[in-house]
Amino acid sequence: MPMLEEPATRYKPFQPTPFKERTWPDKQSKKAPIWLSTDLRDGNQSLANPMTNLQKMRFFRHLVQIGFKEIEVAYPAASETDFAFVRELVNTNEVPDDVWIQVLTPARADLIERTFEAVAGLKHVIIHMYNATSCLFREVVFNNNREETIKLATDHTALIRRLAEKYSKSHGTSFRYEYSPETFSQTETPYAVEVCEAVKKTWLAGKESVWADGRNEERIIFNLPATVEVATPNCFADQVEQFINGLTQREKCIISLHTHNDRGCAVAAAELGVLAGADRVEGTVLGNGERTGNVDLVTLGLNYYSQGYTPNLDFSDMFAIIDTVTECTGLPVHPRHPYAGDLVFTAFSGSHQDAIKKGLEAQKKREEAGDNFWSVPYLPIDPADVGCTYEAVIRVNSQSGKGGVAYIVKTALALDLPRRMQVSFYQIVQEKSEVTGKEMTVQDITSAFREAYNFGTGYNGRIVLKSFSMENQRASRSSSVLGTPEQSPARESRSLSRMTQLSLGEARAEASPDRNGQVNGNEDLPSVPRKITATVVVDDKQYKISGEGNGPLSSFLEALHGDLGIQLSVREYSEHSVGVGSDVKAATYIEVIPPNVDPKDKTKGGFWGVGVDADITASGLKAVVSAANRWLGDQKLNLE
Ligand SMILES: CC(=O)SCCNC(=O)CCNC(=O)[C@H](O)C(C)(C)COP(=O)(O)OP(=O)(O)OC[C@H]1O[C@@H](n2cnc3c(N)ncnc32)[C@H](O)[C@@H]1OP(=O)(O)O
Ligand SMILES: CC(C)C(=O)C(=O)O
Ligand SMILES: [Mg+2]
Repeated sequence: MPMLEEPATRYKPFQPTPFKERTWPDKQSKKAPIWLSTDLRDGNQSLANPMTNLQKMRFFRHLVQIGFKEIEVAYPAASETDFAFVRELVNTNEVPDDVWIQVLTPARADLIERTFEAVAGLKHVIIHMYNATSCLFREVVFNNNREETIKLATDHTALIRRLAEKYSKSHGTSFRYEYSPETFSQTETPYAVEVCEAVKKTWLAGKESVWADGRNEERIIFNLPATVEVATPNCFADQVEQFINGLTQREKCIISLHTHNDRGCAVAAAELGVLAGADRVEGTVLGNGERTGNVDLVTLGLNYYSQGYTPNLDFSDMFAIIDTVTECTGLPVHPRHPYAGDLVFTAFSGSHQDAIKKGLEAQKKREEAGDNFWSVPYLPIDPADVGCTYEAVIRVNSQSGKGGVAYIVKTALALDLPRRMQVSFYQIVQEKSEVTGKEMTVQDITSAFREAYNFGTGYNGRIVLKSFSMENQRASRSSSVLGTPEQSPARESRSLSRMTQLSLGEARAEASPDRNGQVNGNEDLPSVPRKITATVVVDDKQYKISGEGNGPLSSFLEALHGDLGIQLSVREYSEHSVGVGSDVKAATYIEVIPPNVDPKDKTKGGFWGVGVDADITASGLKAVVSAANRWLGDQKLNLE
């Protein structure tokens, strides 16, 4: 059947009860509510294949590990399996002393009795009874009027009270009682109050303590379910506040919420319901449950966390939680699931990536200065807090930008590319990703980088630098940066396989800092005249070349020009250190231009290269070779 042109002929809008006294919109929730996990009951009853008791036990242990202190474990009267699971908890002593086991029963005497048999011997038990109270259920399901519905609830509450008194004496169990006016959000609120008042009166009229230690702890839990979510969350919050206002002896009641997600608003309804005065929330880990699910306690809990309030639940190992949930329920977790999905901390789009990259760098600096507050664009919490690495934060496809690509190069290769080189490499990545139309993995990007810049073992270009030696041309003179007297004529000979660390001053003699604190080339600075002699291989043939200049780079460029006819000059230079201590290396980035290119118009004609070496001179020369190879491409060289 197609969708109706006039849905009003089939569906009636929800009619909220007028409630002007509401105060919840002005409130803030600064403390997490009491949590109850109903994964093993409401979650389980909605599965095509309910969990085995082995799976239930695994899930139970994980719930305890996460920190739940109240866990609804079964509907014991439903089946032998459910009954046996509760008995297993008793017999194996699985339940920590501070955890309350909750079990659900309908308002039926035989099933209530069976429920008590199941929990006999546990230390702390919440008996949870429900009966639906809405007009639709009264008329269609139970054929009960209002009074009969109240009587159904109170008669069975009285039975539960009697059995609780009996079992607390005989088995040393402490009991609490939870009553759910099922379909609360579809029930006339004043009538829901009337039912609960009657239930409370019955429960509190009990003769003896239902606590094993004889304590007079009689707080009753009223659990208000949006059994089916039928209205906007503000309507639910109104109902909760109206219910609480109508209730007497508030101090003897715990108000609990149990929202379902039919309209996709279970989290919002629970949050607003807590603002409206509720103390407790029932739900499931990652939201499994009837139809569209119960409220997701991971989302709710981490919503508190992201505001700086402890959820009293530990979600730090989200991967383990996902494993338990998926393996026990057989249901997948959506990749966009808040806080838990595979993609929720991932940015593919360029502007998001750019902001995240800048944000993470700024965050690191703030943290180094002692400010730990998290403030990174697009990331509401630190992914590391829920056990995620930063690897998945930025992933690259055709929607991505230079910032994202540069982030991956930085995290995977420890290379912090200068801005204009980022733009240049981004074009290479963009072309590749448009050809495939698919995501570029970290491996794809690092391979593209290595190929483009002949970076790393096995990625040689047509020109390869084998070894070099430097010779100073003038008598003793101080290095302009370090101020160390140099011996003259000094000759250092280095093979590229094992180089000693040289002073930064050698390369910086040709360089000055740019606005990013990196060091840029400046051939005009006073420096020591140098002569370089280098062995290079070009197209598999070896050449010995030499040249003179103000420093190693200019000498080498001169040698390339004079001996090989490769005429290039440096337009931009920068460097940074990689690693720390004795493992520190220098990474050098150089942009070269051929003579026909305007050095001032930086939008055109440059070729970037990169070099990394423990020796800063060698890293600079490698960067020149890398850039020269990019310039060379597959042009023909006239060398005899
Ligand atoms: C919203 C919720 O999640 S409520 C919890 C729902 N969970 C479950 O139902 C899971 C476990 N349930 C079961 O295994 C079975 O339904 C049982 C064992 C409880 C009962 O099974 P059956 O006796 O075969 O009854 P059936 O499943 O058909 O239940 C419907 C009957 O229970 C009645 N009923 C429904 N809810 C309640 C209740 N809360 N209290 C008392 N009676 C109830 C219905 O009116 C109907 O009565 P009728 O047979 O006189 O018309
Ligand atoms: C038993 C009740 C609390 C329930 O699960 C619901 O109404 O959704
Ligand atoms: Mg439910």
